[in-house]
Amino acid sequence: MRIEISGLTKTYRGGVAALDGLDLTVPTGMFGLLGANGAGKTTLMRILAGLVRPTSGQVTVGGHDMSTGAGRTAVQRGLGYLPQDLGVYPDLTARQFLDYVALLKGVDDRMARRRRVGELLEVVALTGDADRRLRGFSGGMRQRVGIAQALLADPRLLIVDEPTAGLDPQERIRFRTLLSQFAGQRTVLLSTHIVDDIAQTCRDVAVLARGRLAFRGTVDELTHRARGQVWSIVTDGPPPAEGTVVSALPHEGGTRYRVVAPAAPDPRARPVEPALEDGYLALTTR
Ligand SMILES: Nc1ncnc2c1ncn2[C@@H]1O[C@H](COP(=O)(O)OP(=O)(O)OP(=O)(O)O)[C@@H](O)[C@H]1O
Repeated sequence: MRIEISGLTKTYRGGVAALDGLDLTVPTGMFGLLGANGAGKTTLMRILAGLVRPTSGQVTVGGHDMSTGAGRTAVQRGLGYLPQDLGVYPDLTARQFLDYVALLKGVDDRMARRRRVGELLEVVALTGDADRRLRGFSGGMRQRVGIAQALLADPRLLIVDEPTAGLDPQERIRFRTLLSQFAGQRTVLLSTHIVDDIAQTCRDVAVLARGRLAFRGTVDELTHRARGQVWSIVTDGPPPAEGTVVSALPHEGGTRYRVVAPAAPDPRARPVEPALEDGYLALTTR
């Protein structure tokens, strides 16, 4: 399901321009969305989900025009959305919660609901915990319930907003693998601050900055933005004054700094191969 966005602007009451003339095309498959706090990612996702109306500009999702009621309804029928702050009912079990969401989504037939909920619990590996109350679930288990509710209607477009924040490494890997497996011929729009989640799952990525498109291309192309700009320096003195320090590891004789800077920040600096995070920093901290 292809998404076409042109000249998209959203100005909130009070004058904040969350999106400012955004042009972007999102193809089928996994697509990563990066950007600093306040860059406009959540606003974009809420517009695509039909929850927020733009101030101006055009959006079509799978050929449906989001400015019309009929278009929004058609998109919402094939949409799964996992927002940043999905509220769950702590006194319900996972199975009861999913059954309730399925009912809200119009799955009236009780047997059909039971079957679908059972399948989804299996997909997110929660069958063994299905009849426990959600209040006792870990953050990762809750996120898996969240993805299960987003997948209920077998969506052609899945929008997930910062899904892995607060998850332990194993849960994070399990979660992002689940998204990749699901993607196939569908579109999965993944917004996150965890650059590695995008490096591990997406071919295509966009970076938003102050409501505009700062980058659109492949993960490799964004990584290459930092080519010749990533340096390693071992020193027992302070970190280099120039550039952005990406990491500081204890090392024999001092600390090993990894720095993104347009030129060698120190005569002892050695160039190293960039990673996606370096490319993102090179792009956004110019
Ligand atoms: N309902 C609202 N009313 C007024 N301003 C808003 C509203 N929602 C968002 N904003 C503002 O719009 C801008 C973009 O916010 P948005 O939540 O879309 O960014 P984001 O990239 O998702 O940020 P984060 O990474 O922190 O979630 C911010 O300046 C934010 O304060």
